[in-house]
Amino acid sequence: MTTPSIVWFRQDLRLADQPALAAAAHDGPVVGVYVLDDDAPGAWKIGGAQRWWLHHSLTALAADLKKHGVPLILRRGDAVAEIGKLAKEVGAETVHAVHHYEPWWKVAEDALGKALTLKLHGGMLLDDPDSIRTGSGGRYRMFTAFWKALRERMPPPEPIAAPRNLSGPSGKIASDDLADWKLLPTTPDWSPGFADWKPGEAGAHAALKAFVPKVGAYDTARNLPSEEGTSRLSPHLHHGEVSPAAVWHAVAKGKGDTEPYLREVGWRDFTSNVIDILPAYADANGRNAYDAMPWRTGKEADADFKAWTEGRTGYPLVDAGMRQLWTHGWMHNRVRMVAASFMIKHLLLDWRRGEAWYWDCLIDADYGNNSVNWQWVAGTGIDSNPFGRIMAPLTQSPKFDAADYIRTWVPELADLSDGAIHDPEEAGCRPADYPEKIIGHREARERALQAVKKVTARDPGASD
Ligand SMILES: Cc1cc2nc3c(=O)[nH]c(=O)nc-3n(C[C@H](O)[C@H](O)[C@H](O)COP(=O)(O)OP(=O)(O)OC[C@H]3O[C@@H](n4cnc5c(N)ncnc54)[C@H](O)[C@@H]3O)c2cc1C
Repeated sequence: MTTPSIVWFRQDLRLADQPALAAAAHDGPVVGVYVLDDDAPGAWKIGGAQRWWLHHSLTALAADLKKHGVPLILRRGDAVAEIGKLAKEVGAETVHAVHHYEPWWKVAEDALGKALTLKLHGGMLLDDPDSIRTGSGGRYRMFTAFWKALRERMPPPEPIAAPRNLSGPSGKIASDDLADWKLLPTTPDWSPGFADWKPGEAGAHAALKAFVPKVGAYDTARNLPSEEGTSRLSPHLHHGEVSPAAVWHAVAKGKGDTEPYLREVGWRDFTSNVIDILPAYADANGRNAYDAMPWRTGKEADADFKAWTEGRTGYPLVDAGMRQLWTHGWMHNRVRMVAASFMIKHLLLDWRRGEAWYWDCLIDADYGNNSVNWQWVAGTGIDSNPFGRIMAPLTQSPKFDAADYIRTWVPELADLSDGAIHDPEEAGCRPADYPEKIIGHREARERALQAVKKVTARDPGASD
């Protein structure tokens, strides 16, 4: 009898265009495994909102695999040790997995490859970033040049359908019960606002299908938080419920200019490229000079941070974003930038504090995407927006027509006119239950520009 091979699922929770599953199915019977490893990632273990998503996504994947007689075995602990044990139990010698770029996964892949035959496959990105090289053979550090090189290698291969020849081994294999992992919040249950999301492969394809007719309008609509102009595919892409190649090919068939959207999907590849060359990017400034930045600390700073997390800064667009994040597990990209910039530059708080908060609250929290974008906004990154360019939330709000967005997420302001809602304090109609501005814009801007002088004293170009 053919021995089974193991498919190690991580952020690739799908059947279609899943090269590891396809290769294993070709070899014979398949055992799927997901290991919840909360130690290896250290501070970057899966956050609260994402645990909710993971519960539902694993439920969907297990049901889909079961239709083909393939079990999804759940284990908790050190991934390498658990997969080693499972291989012994089922007599498997080969493990198939999609290659991932998070530093803890690269360590685990190396260790597993020494213990068993580990066959790594692509499928998480459009292309392997290690193969995208500059003329002199180095790795790209700037998005624009990286994208140009990646774009020339596109389109990616056509996505492959779910394998038809899937089968599982006979006999029962021990597995944890998903409910015992307690991934869903109970006391309190803060997830009712997540009800619109449909985790799982079917949900991912439904979201993709709904977005394709809108892709031609994406370039303008993506900046308007009051509209549903973006694809909302980020949690599906992060969990690998749809492959980026499948997204590419579906979207490329849309009407109008599809390029701005494809370019955004290319950002995922770039952020994996960055964490591949700088694995500590979520914790360490991309520009060392920022180690000298005098971020605020202490009681007042902590109180300001808390007000920011709760959406009580007195800046309506920032508050709307932070409340959307808490309630819905997701925030519009334009508002993610404004809210992050506000925390870093207006409140002068270390970008890593905000990064950790987003990590816990986002259903799409992603090591590469989160760290690269936080460092981009902070100006501390290898490719980033200069620190001195300070976003003005009170200007961004009317510019991107955010009135209805604010009405949705900050009900205290729902009755204000379009003219007043972006800055009720200035318009003289701030409701009593809505906070005063935590700091004035000019004062905050001055403070931030003074603070960065400590950095530019060390490295004059650090804020350019
Ligand atoms: C401070 C900050 C933190 C962020 N943290 C995350 C995160 O943890 N996880 C995450 O997936 N995205 C993150 N983003 C990027 C971006 O905000 C989201 O990917 C996007 O809002 C998701 O919505 P969407 O699927 O509708 O995007 P769309 O506009 O429809 O874009 C399509 C896809 O392209 C990718 N993408 C788009 N913009 C970016 C970008 N700037 N960087 C990387 N990939 C991008 C995403 O996979 C997205 O699903 C962050 C942005 C900022 C400014």
